[in-house]
Amino acid sequence: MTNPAHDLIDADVKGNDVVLFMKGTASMPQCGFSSRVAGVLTYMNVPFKDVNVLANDEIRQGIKDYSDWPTIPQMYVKGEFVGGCDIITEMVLSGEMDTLLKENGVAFDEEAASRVREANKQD
Ligand SMILES: N[C@@H](CCC(=O)N[C@@H](CS)C(=O)NCC(=O)O)C(=O)O
Repeated sequence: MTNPAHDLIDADVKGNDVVLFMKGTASMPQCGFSSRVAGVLTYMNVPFKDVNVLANDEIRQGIKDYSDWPTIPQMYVKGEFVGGCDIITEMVLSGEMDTLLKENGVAFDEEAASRVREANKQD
């Protein structure tokens, strides 16, 4: 049986290096978690496709089934699920996100990523 939502999600995930399924858009997020992730990726100059799940209930449910992850936002890099807001925040602050992006050939602003880490240092 075909599943149009699954096919649309699959095309976005496989057709873009970085995809963020979020509530709202990168320029107008409609949830704090989505806003946080879109904001840090934008600040780091990571090119990504934003998919607004609030525009389509089937995508909103479909992305949870696709990843087997219950919440939004959800980030994918080169077809692989990376995580939601908590995981992405942790990866940015630890430098793991830099490594993942570099390993996957995704260009971004490394100095901006360092600034994020510097600004969030806790001693
Ligand atoms: N701890 C989560 C926070 C995200 C979250 O709790 N999202 C909720 C509220 S925006 C959600 O997607 N709920 C299901 C829904 O609204 O469809 C993360 O790390 O991403």
